[in-house]
Amino acid sequence: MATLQISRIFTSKSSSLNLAEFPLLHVGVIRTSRRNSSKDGFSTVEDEKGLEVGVGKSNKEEVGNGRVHLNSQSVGPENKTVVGSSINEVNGREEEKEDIEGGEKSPTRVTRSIVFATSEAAPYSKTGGLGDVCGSLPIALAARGHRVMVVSPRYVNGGPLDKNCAAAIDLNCRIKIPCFGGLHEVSFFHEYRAGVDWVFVDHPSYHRPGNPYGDINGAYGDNQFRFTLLCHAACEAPLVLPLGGFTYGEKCVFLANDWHAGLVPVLLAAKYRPYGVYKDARSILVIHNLAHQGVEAGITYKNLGLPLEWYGALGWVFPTWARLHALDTGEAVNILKGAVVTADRILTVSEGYSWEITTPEGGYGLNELLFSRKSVLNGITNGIDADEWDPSSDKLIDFQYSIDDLSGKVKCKTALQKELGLPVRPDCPMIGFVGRLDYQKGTDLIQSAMPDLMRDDVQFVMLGSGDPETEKWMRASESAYKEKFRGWVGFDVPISHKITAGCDILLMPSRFEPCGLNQLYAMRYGTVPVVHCTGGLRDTVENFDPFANNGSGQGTGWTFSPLVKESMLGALRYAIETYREHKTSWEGLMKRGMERDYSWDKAASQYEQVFEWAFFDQPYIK
Ligand SMILES: Nc1ncnc2c1ncn2[C@@H]1O[C@H](COP(=O)(O)OP(=O)(O)O[C@H]2O[C@H](CO)[C@@H](O)[C@H](O)[C@H]2O)[C@@H](O)[C@H]1O
Repeated sequence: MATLQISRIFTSKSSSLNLAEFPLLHVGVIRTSRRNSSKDGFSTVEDEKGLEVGVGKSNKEEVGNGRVHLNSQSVGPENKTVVGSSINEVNGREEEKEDIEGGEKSPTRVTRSIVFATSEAAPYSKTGGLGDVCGSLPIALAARGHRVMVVSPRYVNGGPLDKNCAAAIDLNCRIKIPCFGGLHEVSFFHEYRAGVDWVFVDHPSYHRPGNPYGDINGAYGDNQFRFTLLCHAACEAPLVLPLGGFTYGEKCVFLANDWHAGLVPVLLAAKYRPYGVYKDARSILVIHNLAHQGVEAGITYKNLGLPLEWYGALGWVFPTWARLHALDTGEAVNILKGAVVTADRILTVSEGYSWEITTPEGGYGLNELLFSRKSVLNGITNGIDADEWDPSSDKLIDFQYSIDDLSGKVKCKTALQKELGLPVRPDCPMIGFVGRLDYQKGTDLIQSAMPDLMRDDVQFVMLGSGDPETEKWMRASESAYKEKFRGWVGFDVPISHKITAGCDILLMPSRFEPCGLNQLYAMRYGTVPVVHCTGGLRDTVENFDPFANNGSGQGTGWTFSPLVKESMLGALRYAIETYREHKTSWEGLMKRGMERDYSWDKAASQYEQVFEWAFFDQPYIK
């Protein structure tokens, strides 16, 4: 029954939706104001009794006379048809039309409606790289002319990030989501910033102390519920939210990030397209980390708000050795698997990782399925927020510096030594680590190598939180190596900037690394990375060769393999010796790293190519 309630809305897609027809879905409704009545370019909520939400028949691609451009024909709130107002106009930008006729062939750019579904987006929420990516890539895509919405939960946890969400306004649009044996009401908050519609799904289950996924007692037991709500809400948002006076409409491309958003492609395939909705949409699964797949007991399938006959898409049977007891049938639902088998395309955050996940070593059980979808699987290396991470303007570090004047870097180092209570020694090689204390990040290798490393004349600073045993070890190591080691337990962005700027070497012995951002930040700050040769680390760190280029050197750091203590220590020793004995080579390493292009714009243009391929093909599941 619950399924039917949503399906009613899908069948009436031809004109404006009268929300009064769907009382169970929409408790509060919005009366939208037309764009020219809204200063900011987004809707203002006038009361709770207005009845209609304009449904933009937007983003029709018109191809004729060699011109490709977008037109939006929208039915406004007063049922007046607004013709010729392009989506870009809605966002307050000029529509881009590029002539591909005759003469020199100029690139044709098609602007799209893009919907990110994600469990975190900086600066509103961040526990790691996913937050960084979903906070920056949308802005880069919007800057290239696309209409971009990011849908993430509205976390309220009493932490410092809460204030970042304060500017978001309640759209007074409530929908009821049929899942987990009932109808669960969520509402939407919205902020228009940096050209992007930041949409926050509000529900009491997002309001609790801790981070987005858990607290000191571990992961929340209701994460499947919390992220099921997110996915349903993300699918509804383009249909029901008249942002800037116009909904995004059905012709959009969904970027479902990691398992938390993995139900989005499944819902499009199983719940919307059978009713004729989202036939023109495309879904792209973006894998930031395959190790987390959203696996729960098979019996929970019925909670997800999906038709029963779609069980097979998510169904997952653990091998016998992985079962807990003799009666355990190993039956589970795996949300990421569901996304892999229903998404129109799949992306990973580096090219190397897109290959690794098709191998038994890197595939976490999904390698064969991923291999079977190889023709639509690509990797695009992440960019970085070049404004936030710029040593020449970074306010979080004590001294600014640039490739032309590196003098501030050593000052950052001494300031960091002072702050950490380490001996202030500008010429002592300082090694840093920043990251989640997790098996993925290879912190066990750091632990096992520390006694050897501490015999050398170096300093080591480690920032991270996560595994309690590693946190304990960091505290103990501080006492054991008072003059050389500091462990900063916690999640602290200003300190991460100070470490990135102040250290000479950044160590990343990750077991696997889909992309990795810290090595990119490090290189931009002239801090030389020493990394395990895997995934995105292999793609982004070029091994140092002192003899290349007629002896002037080549490369930006050291990559080591295999992942054992000895090879890590070997690479570190090369780095330390180069720092001490070969100052010119070291400066070359720093500068080559600093001058690389890490901008999101490059990655954004590659995303555009993937969108083009996605729309070129028919939907994978019609
Ligand atoms: N204690 C702490 N204090 C302050 N800041 C901290 C911190 N611990 C981590 N961070 C920050 O969190 C981010 C971590 O990014 P990563 O890409 O290294 O890892 P993560 O594994 O979370 O992301 C996953 O997704 C990203 C994005 O796609 C991939 O790059 C990556 O390989 C994949 O594992 C960085 O901005 C880092 O500075």
